[in-house]
Amino acid sequence: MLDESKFDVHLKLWALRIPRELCKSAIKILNGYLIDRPRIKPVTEDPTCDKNRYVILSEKVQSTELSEIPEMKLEELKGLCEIELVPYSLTLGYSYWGTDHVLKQILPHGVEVPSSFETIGHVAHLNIHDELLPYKEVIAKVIYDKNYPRIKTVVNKVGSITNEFRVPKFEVLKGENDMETEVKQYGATFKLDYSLVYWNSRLEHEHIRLVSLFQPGEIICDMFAGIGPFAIPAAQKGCIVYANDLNPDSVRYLKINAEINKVGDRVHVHNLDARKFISQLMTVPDNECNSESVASVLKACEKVQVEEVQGSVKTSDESVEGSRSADVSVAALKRSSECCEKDNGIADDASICVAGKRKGNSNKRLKGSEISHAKTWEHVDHVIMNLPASALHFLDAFRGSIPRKYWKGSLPWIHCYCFMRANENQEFIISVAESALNAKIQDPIFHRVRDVAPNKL
Ligand SMILES: C[S@@+](CC[C@H](N)C(=O)[O-])C[C@H]1O[C@@H](n2cnc3c(N)ncnc32)[C@H](O)[C@@H]1O
Repeated sequence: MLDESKFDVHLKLWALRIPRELCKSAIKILNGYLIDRPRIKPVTEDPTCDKNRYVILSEKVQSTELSEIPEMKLEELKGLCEIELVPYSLTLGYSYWGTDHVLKQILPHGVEVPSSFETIGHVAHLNIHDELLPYKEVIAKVIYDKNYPRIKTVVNKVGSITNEFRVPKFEVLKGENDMETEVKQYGATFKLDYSLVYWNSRLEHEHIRLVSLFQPGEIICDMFAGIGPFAIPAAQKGCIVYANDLNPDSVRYLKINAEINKVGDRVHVHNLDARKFISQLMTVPDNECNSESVASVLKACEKVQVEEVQGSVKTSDESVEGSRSADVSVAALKRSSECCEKDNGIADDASICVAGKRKGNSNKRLKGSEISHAKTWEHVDHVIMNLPASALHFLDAFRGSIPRKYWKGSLPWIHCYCFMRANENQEFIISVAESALNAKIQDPIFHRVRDVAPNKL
């Protein structure tokens, strides 16, 4: 239990009783000698008469002669009205003090006060260090009291993240046991249940940065989309987005968020393992294959299905929506591609390449508002892979996946997030990526996102 009265500080002050209409002038004269505390106004009601106000003097004014105030100011004040001094007591209680002040008094001397926290809608997320765990309830109460109603739930992360959905375990320390909330980022609204899905508010800048590289009408493929912080703004920009996540709860919120943000027609949601997702998007649908009479094309399709998909193409679920439907309406216009133009078949492992610096992109794309589906086996502009712990290894999803016979334009940019430890360098990262791809990466570009730990980027 927190004894709130322990934080009371009683101040014995002096105030001047001043006619209401003269208060402004009096304050000007007494500038520098008035109470100066955050959130405390120097003018207050006179409890005995509503024609007057109390002008509260600073704590440094202690004598009844007001000798701390320069003579000149007192003379000026006397010219304004009669000086009438009254004792004034002020109690600064628990509700007055800020989180830092209160916690410093409760916690052992010298420990770092956990007064800052991550905010996810109405949820405050704390990471309380081991030595402060005995104080976790009282810390949560203070944070709750000081931030209510903006904060309605205070949670602490328990243990480290081990599950593949990257969702931490939380204990609710104070407030409602309800972690479904709403977050706004760059004009988009995201609904999510913080206990069920991945969310990191600190990635906002990176989400904006990446989406700023996309052009309206481009085809974006988000392999680890979460609840849509890349997918939704990309669609808002006019891109056609294929967004996938393995976590069914993320997918549920992704769909809700696409609707809330009015881009439901441009975000095609999938709930698959990321490798299957890529293989589905790259698989040429039967009706496309049949329209070609050349036997080699049929052979090529078979090869994709057998070698790359290993049965997943036949899985019928929501994920096929759009990407392989018969009414696909728009194909990307043909662009030059060093890798694809040489060969008419399916890219093999050794010859696949990842787009590095894009060399000219002069093709005109249709505006996003005009289209909502794309033939992803013919063209994708950008792939996003934000699963830093293992995205590099997931690059093997691209081995031999591009159907060269059908592909139009340059290969996709793959934006692959990863961690880099102090003993690693960019060459090492590239070597891991290249061995997953079994291919050379041309002109890779590195972008540093943030430090996640002292020795880890
Ligand atoms: C680090 S989060 C990124 C989410 C989102 N892109 C963002 O920036 O907030 C990684 C996401 O990958 C999903 N995930 C993990 N393994 C996966 C897999 N094998 N296939 C597809 N999604 C996976 C998780 O459920 C999680 O939502």
